[in-house]
Amino acid sequence: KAFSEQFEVKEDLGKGAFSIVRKVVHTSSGVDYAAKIINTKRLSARDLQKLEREVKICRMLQHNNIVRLHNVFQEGHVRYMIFDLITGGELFDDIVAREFYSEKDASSCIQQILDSVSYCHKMGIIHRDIKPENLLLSSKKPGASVKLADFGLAVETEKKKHYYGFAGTPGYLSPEVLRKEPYDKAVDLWACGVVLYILLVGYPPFWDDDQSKMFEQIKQGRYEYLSPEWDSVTDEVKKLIDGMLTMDPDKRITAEQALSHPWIKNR
Ligand SMILES: CCCCCCCNC(=O)OC[C@@H]1O[C@H](OC)[C@H](O)[C@@H](O)[C@H]1O
Repeated sequence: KAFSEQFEVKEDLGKGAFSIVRKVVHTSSGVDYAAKIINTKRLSARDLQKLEREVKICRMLQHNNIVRLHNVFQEGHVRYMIFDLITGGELFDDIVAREFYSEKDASSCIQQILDSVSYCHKMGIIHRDIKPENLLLSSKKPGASVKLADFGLAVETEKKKHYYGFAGTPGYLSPEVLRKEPYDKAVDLWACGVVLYILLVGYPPFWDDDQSKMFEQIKQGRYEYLSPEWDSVTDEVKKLIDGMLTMDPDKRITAEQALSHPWIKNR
């Protein structure tokens, strides 16, 4: 049966570049979902290819900390991707609301993110856009489960390192991507390092109003633990962040290694 025969479209949840995310209800079961709705009429052949890639990758991934794709419908030029409905909003807004997380809550949060990243990497998928805006919370309670969303920039890894293009979000880009070198799944661990830093103090490790200056900071791996806010943060988590914000991708900590780090394991 077609989408319109099975679902009712409700309010907007969020807007993407070429898409809108709206709440939909499955009429017969009464279950709510989030539908990513795209009008494919105006998409270029390249963007259509990217959309097929996103659907293919989402279909490969079944994990508690990854937003689940349940179904895809096409009606004329309109494509409906039916995902889990996640009602806790974005991690980004929760950090703003709380200013920053305790080490206990930050550890639980980053552990779930690393679980999802480790699973993606085992499945041969690089997310390429890990950031608080793409991490959704199952509820508003501290310790709510975190779900990685939006695989619109995700790619399947090749056997060897490859330059998949300049993609991601400026403040989360790794040095190797900025240098336009071949890269691999380690770019996701760099982004996790940026996220962990933000969780602990509420501001990013690399920032400048002038984007090219910010890119310079990233390429030099120049960040610091400023006083007084970082004085009360344990050396243990600073070592974990340093492992993630390691310039050389071959020396950078992997998701598996990070999950065994004492600051994560002994929480
Ligand atoms: C955007 C591609 C994946 C869509 C996943 C839908 C997940 N379920 C889902 O319920 O997404 C909710 C909204 O969806 C957007 O984030 C993806 C809003 O920005 C967020 O504020 C969020 O409220």
